[in-house]
Amino acid sequence: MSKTLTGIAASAGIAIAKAFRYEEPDLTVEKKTDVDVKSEIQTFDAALEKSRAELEDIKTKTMESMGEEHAEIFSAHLLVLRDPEFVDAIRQKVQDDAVNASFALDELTTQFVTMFESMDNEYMRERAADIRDVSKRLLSHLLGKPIVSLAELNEEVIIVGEDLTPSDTAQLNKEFVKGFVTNIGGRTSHSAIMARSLEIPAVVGTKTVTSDTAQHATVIIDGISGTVIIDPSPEELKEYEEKHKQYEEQKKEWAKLKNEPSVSKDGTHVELVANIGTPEDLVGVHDNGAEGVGLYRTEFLYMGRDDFPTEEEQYEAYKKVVESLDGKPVVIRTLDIGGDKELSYLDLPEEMNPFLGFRAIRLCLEMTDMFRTQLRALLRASAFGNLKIMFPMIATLQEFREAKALLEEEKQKLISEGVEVSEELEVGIMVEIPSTAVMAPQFAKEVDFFSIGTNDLIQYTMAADRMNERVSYLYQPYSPAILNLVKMVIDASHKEGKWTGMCGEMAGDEVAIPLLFGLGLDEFSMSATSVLPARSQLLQLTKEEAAQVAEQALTLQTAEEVQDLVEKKFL
Ligand SMILES: C=C(OP(=O)(O)O)C(=O)O
Ligand SMILES: [Mg+2]
Repeated sequence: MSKTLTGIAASAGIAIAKAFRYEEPDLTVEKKTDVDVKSEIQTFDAALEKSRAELEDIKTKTMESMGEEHAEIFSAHLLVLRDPEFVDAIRQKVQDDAVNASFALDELTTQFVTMFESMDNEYMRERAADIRDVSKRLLSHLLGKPIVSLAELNEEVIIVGEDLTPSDTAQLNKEFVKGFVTNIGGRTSHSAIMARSLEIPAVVGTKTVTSDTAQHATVIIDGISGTVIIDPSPEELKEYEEKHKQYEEQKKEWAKLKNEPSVSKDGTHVELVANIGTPEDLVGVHDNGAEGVGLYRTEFLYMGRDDFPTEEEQYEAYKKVVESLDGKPVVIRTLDIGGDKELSYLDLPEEMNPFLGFRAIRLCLEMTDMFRTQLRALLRASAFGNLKIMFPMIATLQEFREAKALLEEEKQKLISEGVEVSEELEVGIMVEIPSTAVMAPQFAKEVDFFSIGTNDLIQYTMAADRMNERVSYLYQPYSPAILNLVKMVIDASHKEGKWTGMCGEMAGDEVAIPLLFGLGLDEFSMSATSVLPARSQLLQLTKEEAAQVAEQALTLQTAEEVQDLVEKKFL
């Protein structure tokens, strides 16, 4: 019998494949004494060799599918495996205490990790994370419970897991991973956002998919409606194969608009641009005919590695993106780490409320060396095209002024060093904290542009964690509360002759688009795959009608009423 689950539609498309259950095996170790020392050491050496071969293979595959940047972490892991201080110490312990290799490994891992973590040396502290990872791999071989890395998958699957972290998602090879489905998460959790940039269907927040799905069971995921079917009947299979075909047809229709302008029926132009996480996403930007990049989330440049990227590495990445867009606008956001985005090498104390904590601009204004490095890289890259800089999570004018002052300082330094910097560099902010939306008239006098980050603006306005599927009913982009905040920001910017964009997921939502168009939003930045459907939708709208509906929506009482209104009028 088939089983149907409903989750949150996170990335559009239909996928049908075998389930691959992604879970960490139980690697609990038991102590054994009086073992045959020679055979334990042989077992250990075999595990070393297997781990080495495995890591070499993962590294090569990651390099091919995701680029050098993502593969670097595996080089660090290979170094640990080759480190005689670590591996000899394990052999020695087996020999001296006549204990099993897995126990010796476990004990020494704890010792090394504790030692490295307590060192007053950043580099050494970072090694602790590598040792932990490598030790897990070795242990998995010693215990005969291999860990499969997502980068190693080599047959078509749908990943079924509790959750995927952004760095898990960064390893996905879309040749084999046809989609994923998870127990937790929301439409704006970063794994969902990455699924959209990879263009693989995904459903998140199903609560129970891991317990409902056997390894290798056939699974259908419908990333348009959020439906998941496990062990489908032949009829269901047929139905979804048909839906898959229809979706592919629809995509072909949209593709015809790739080189068309983004205009409404009555000729009003808006900018339809894309959100990206890495320079690799540029392919999607061009394939989907985006008119620029409205949000480059630079934090992904800092992930999946074991140290901060250098100024030169960042400069190369930013320059590549700016040049590739060939004069079209590229809004690059400074580091927005924190919340669900962590850096293994940035050891920050645990917080009760990470989304309300020490993150993004707050962290950058304290760790100014790191921030200045990024600003310099951005300023240097600005000479190569139409780059705009955007600060995330701005809550007060003071923060904006401080960040802007640091930028100015670095700019003057570069100029005095004879380095070219764009004369027309615009500097704007994300509006994702309610206080900033309310203060938009004051901000508008000082910033060059706003970009509304509704993923966070909604979570902070409704006090509902964007990652938590139990409160996902409060993630209400169509709520009149949100629409009124959006209107305040747009009006404030226009009054000062500035522009407003939106880079939260709401900008690509078919119910929201007519409302935002009606409210006068200038730039819509979305997953690249949403650009063509949005362009097609815009062609059906007139400015006057959209403005009337938006005006009415602002006065309604609930998000449902707003949705009904838009659906009746436009969908
Ligand atoms: C675009 C946004 O930023 P992020 O999703 O990276 O937090 C947002 O908050 O809407
Ligand atoms: Mg945000």
